[in-house]
Amino acid sequence: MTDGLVLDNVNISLAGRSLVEISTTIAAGQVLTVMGDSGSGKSTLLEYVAGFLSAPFQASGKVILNGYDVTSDTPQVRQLGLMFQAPLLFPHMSVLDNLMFGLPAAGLSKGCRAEMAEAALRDVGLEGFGRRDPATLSGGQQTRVALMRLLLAKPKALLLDEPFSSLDQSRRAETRHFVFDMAKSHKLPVLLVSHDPEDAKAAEGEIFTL
Ligand SMILES: Nc1ncnc2c1ncn2[C@@H]1O[C@H](COP(=O)(O)OP(=O)(O)OP(=O)(O)O)[C@@H](O)[C@H]1O
Repeated sequence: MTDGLVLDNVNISLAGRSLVEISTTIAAGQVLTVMGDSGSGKSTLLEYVAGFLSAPFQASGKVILNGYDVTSDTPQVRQLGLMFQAPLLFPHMSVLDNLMFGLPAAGLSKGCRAEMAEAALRDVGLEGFGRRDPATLSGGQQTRVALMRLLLAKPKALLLDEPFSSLDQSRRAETRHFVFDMAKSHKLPVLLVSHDPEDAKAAEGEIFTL
């Protein structure tokens, strides 16, 4: 069984016109950066991989995750971690409650979930921020919490759609390294959509241009 995310002959079309054609393998801990003009189909590709692409798009090709063909599986079964542009966190919940939301409810007491969320906050360098309203965190801090919430849910791969676009240049560099390091240490394949060549460079992986 091969770890990683394989897109096997994925072909997505719109109104009879081919929009996306891709065959690739993203190994565990590696990042594939998908670039391309506005409207070229980057987000559409992520939706297909996540399992919720619907009409008017037509799609064929397989999505294989850690050796299993998940093409016919629902998004819930695929267990992928999705992160989109800001806002990333639920605004009506504290930072800690946002993190606890990522943890499975079954088999874990509330106290245990709170402890795990506190530990996760320490891991992202935000100890003591648990009671804060997410809006009081900087963009980079919000991204770190959002990533940690994804990781607590134990995803099998990460699908990131312009996750750094709301950050200024200095925060962006630091946050992208944080995200890529986390993906590596959790051995997760990452499909990253970005307009920024610096993101692709920092990802140190392959680039696919639509
Ligand atoms: N529900 C829909 N019905 C019809 N066309 C759609 C629909 N959603 C998206 N499209 C079209 O599909 C194409 C691909 O859109 P997509 O959002 O994947 O592009 P993108 O590369 O992510 O663009 P951007 O960089 O601007 O976010 C675009 O031409 C868009 O107008």
